[in-house]
Amino acid sequence: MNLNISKLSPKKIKGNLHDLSTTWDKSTGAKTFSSQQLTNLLTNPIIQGLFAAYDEIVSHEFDDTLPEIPFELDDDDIAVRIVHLVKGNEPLGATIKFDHSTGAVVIARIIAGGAAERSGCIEVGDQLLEVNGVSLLHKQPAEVVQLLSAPENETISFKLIPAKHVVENKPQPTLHYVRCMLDYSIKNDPMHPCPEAALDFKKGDILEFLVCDDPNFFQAKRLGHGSLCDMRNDENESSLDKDEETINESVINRVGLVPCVSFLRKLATDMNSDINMASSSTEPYEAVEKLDPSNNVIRPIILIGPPGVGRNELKRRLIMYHPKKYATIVPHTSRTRRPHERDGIDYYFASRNEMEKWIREGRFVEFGEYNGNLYGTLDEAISTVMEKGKIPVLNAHQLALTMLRTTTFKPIIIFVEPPDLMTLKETRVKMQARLALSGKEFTDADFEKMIQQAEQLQKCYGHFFDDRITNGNLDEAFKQLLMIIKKFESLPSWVPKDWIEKSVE
Ligand SMILES: Nc1ncnc2c1ncn2[C@@H]1O[C@H](COP(=O)(O)OP(=O)(O)OP(=O)(O)O)[C@@H](O)[C@H]1O
Repeated sequence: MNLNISKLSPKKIKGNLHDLSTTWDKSTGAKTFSSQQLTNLLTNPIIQGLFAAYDEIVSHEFDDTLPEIPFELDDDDIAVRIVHLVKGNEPLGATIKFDHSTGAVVIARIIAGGAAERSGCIEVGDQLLEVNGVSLLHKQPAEVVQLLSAPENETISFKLIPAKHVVENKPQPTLHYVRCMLDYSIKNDPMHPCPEAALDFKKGDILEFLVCDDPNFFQAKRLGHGSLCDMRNDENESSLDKDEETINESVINRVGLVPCVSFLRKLATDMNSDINMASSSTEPYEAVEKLDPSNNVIRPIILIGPPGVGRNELKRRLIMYHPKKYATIVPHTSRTRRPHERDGIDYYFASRNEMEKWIREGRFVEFGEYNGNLYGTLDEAISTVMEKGKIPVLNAHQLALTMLRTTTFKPIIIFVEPPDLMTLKETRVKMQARLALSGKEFTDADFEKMIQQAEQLQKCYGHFFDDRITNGNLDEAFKQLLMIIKKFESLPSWVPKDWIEKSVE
């Protein structure tokens, strides 16, 4: 029975409640109110007001009111479907293509999670005949796009011929999550079929591939930037994302179309420098998975940066901060041992012949010659530290990254970059007396070169950087380093997929 109780007199309510109260099962021990208490409660002006509001609201119809179907259906229009879509302010979430031989406008793609997909009424291959009562016959592509994207189109009506062949068993993406190894912007891509639906990305971004049933363009969602993205709460926000001003946060989690591998390669070749492949051997997408820190994998920390930026200083501080946890790598040298030097502590001393053989065997992650003597870091020297349960800290040359970024080492690569020129000068000038003593006094030209080299490193190796530190104030930079390491120790991080597979075997 529905009663409009706001219109009942207290006496009538009491009468109704009295009937109700007699049906209550008092044997359950449930707390009951007396009729008098309930009457007092329900005749309270505030409760009365609430009931009045409720009665007012339920007396209205709030269903979406879509416009009447404006089309006259012909008898032979049996296969035609009329679709009304309430899309609000969001885009339609579908792309169209033109069949130039027939002039047909066909739904080319449905964007995952968009208004069109959620409606369940539009499918890939549907042929559009009319939009909002306007026939698409002889319409130019630009005119159709305008009709579809008109801002006032909060609801949109289609007359369409449904696709005859619904594609079954769509191929699943072989790469589910990827790290982007290059920068991609729709501005530099003249071949994109639907620029409005394109998704720009930067090297180091993590994408989730959602739909890969098109040979040339995948639907992808951008999860964020850097190896810790999508894993953190606000407190744990990565320094990489904070500093990445060029990234528009609004595109995070937006689904868009990105070129497939072969298309990107072609684009890189055609456009030469605009779409910059890091090197011809680099794949544009690297398959990644989450590495759980609870696996307690020892991951060497590699500091990359332009010479003089402060990698040695940060490494020294880190090892001093926790010498039982972190260790440097003892290098090999062919020079003769000096009296105070201890083999295996200051250097591993080896003959030139031996070292040349190891170089040929590719066992050095980096090596060089100075004053006629060979110096180098043997991969085994890193493994030796890891076997002792310590975390190796290296300030390696960027060229060593290909040898180091392997499933054997699973390193955390941190880019140490200089601050802006003014801060760089200010911070180093304060230390100039000490720098003069160590023979590392900087000139203005050195500062400018350091910034240029950092930009170059970012351009060529940015896709390998898991996180970054700006070394302006040294104490602050060291705090950043500790914070980054803590995050990698406590949160899952994106690593190349084969690192996970091999570690499970
Ligand atoms: N933030 C800083 N403020 C002031 N001085 C700094 C800062 N960071 C490093 N330095 C000083 O700059 C000098 C060069 O630093 P460091 O040797 O660590 O650089 P590097 O990146 O290891 O380069 P290289 O490989 O050429 O030695 C050192 O004397 C160091 O103490």
